[in-house]
Amino acid sequence: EVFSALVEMEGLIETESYLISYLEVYIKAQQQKVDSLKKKLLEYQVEHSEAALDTGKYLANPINAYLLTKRLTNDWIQVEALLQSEPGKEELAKIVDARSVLKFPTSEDLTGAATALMRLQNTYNLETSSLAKGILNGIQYSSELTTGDCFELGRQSYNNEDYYHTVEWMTEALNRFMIEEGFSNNHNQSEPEEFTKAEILEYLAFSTFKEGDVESALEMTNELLELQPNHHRAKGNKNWYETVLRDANENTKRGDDGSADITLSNVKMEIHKNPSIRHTENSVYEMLCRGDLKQTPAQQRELVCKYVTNNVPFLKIAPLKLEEANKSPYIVIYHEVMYDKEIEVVKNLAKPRFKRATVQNSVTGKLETANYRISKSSWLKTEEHKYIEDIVQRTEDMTGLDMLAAEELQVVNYGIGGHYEPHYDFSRREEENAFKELGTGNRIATVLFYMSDVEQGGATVFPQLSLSLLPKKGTAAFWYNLYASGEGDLRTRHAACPVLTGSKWVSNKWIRERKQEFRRPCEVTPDHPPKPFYKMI
Ligand SMILES: O=C(O)CCC(=O)C(=O)O
Ligand SMILES: [Fe+2]
Repeated sequence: EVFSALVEMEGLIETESYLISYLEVYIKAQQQKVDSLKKKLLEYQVEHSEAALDTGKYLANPINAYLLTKRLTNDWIQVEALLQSEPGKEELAKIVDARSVLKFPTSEDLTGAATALMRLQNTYNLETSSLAKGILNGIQYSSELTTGDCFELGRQSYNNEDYYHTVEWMTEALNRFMIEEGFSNNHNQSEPEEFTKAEILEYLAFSTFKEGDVESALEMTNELLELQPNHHRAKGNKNWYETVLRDANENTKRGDDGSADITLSNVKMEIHKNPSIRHTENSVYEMLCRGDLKQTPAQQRELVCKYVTNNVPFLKIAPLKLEEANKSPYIVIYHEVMYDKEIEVVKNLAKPRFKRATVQNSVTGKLETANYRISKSSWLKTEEHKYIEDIVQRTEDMTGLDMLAAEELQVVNYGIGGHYEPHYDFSRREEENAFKELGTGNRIATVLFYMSDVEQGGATVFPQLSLSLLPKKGTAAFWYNLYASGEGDLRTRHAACPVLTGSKWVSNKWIRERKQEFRRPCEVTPDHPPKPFYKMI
C-alpha cells in the first residue's frame, strides 16, 4: 500500500505521467483514423449525391462509370482496411500492461486516503464545502472536487460507519447534483453520472436516521420514492421510520411536560455523534493538534533555554542548544542536532526498506498494523553509516545514557493524514514479557528527531501536559518515559497529529533500561503523578 507514506506516493506521479503520454499517442492515432475516414466519407457523399441526382446521366459518362466501379472496388478495400486497422495498438498494450509494470494504488489505498481526509476534517474542523473546493484552512491547495468525488467520500465514510461525515458529504453531493441538473436541463447536455440522485438520497436518508433525525430521514425517503416508487429498501425504511416516529410521538403524549419534542427513549437507536466529541482524551488531543489548547503562562514562565555540555568534553567546545518544553515530566528540545546532510543520508537509507509501521498488541504482544498508527518506517543499524554512528554518539551526549542497549534508529515518514494516536512509548505490564525475552528492559527514554518541517499539522502532542511540539527540521525532543523506579510515567502519553499539508519525517532512538544502572540509578519511591484533568477512557 502507498497511502501511509508520502514518499511512497511519489511513484504514482511517475505512473500517471506514463499513462498520460500513452493515452495521448493512442488518441492521436485514433484521431488520424477517424479523420481519414471522415475524408473518405465526404468524397463518397459528394460523388454519390451527384450520381443520385440523375443516375442515367451520370452513368452515361464513361469516366463516371469507371470512377463508380473504382470507388466500390479498390477504394472501398482501402476503406475496409482503414476501418479494421488498430492504430495505437502498441500504446493500448502498454496501457493494459501498466498495472503489472508500473506502481498503482489499490482499493485499500483509496479507502485509506479517503479515511485520512475524514480524519483531517475531524481533527482540524475543516468545513465540508471548503474542503470540496480544495481549500485547506483558508488556502486554496488543489482543484475543486467533483460531485462524483463528494459522493465517493460520502460512500467511504458510510463504509467506515461514519454517519456524521456521510451526511456532510452526501449533502454536498446532492446540492451540487441539483445545480448541475438545472444547468444541464437548460443546456440540454447531460453527462452520464456514475451515481443517481436516488442513490445519494438513500445514503443521506439512512445516515440522517443514524444521526438521530428520523423526520428528515423520512422526508428524504419520500423524495426518493417519488423518483423510484418501487425502490424496495426505501419502502422498508419508510415503514420503519414511520413506526419509530409513531412510537416516539405516543411516548411524548404520555409525558407530563407536554413538550412537543420527539423523544426516542423507548427506541434502541445508535446515535453516532461526531467522533471528535465522543472521547475526552481525543478531544484534548485534537485541540492540541489545532493549537486551540496551550500550556498556561504559569507553566511557560518556568521554562528556560540554555547551552549545555552535559559534562561531555567535546560539548565544551560546541555546546548543545537546549530548550525546556516541560518541567515535570522533564521534556526538552535540542536544536540543531541533526544536520541536513545527515538527514538526506538517513532518508535515502530508510526509503527502500519502508514498511507500514506496526504497533504491539497489548494482549498477544504481537506486532500488527493499526488505523491509529499510519506511517511507514524502517530501522537503521548504527554501523550502517558513519553519519548514523555520529547521530547515535550525539544522542548519547544529549541524554547521558548508554546506547549499547538502545534500539536501532527508527525512521518514519507519514502520508496524508498520517498520524499516531495517543500512546506510551514504554510497555505496559501486560506486554512486559516481550521485553523480558529481549533482556533489555523497558524503553526508559525517547529521543525523537524531526527530519523535516511540516507545513500544516503533524505536531507531537502530550494531552496530559497541554503540550504541543511543532516539528522543526534538525531538532530533537527528549524525555524519560519511566520514573527512576522503573515505573512507567503515564504523563508521557503522547501522539503524532495528522499531517494536514506537507510531508513529515521523524526518527526515533528508543533507549532501554539495561546499561543505565550507573547513568541513572534507580530509586525505590516513584513520585506519583497528579491525576489528568480529563477523564481517562
Ligand atoms: O511523530 C511524532 O511526532 C511522534 C511519533 C511517536 O510518538 C512514536 O513513533 O512513538
Ligand atoms: Fe511515541
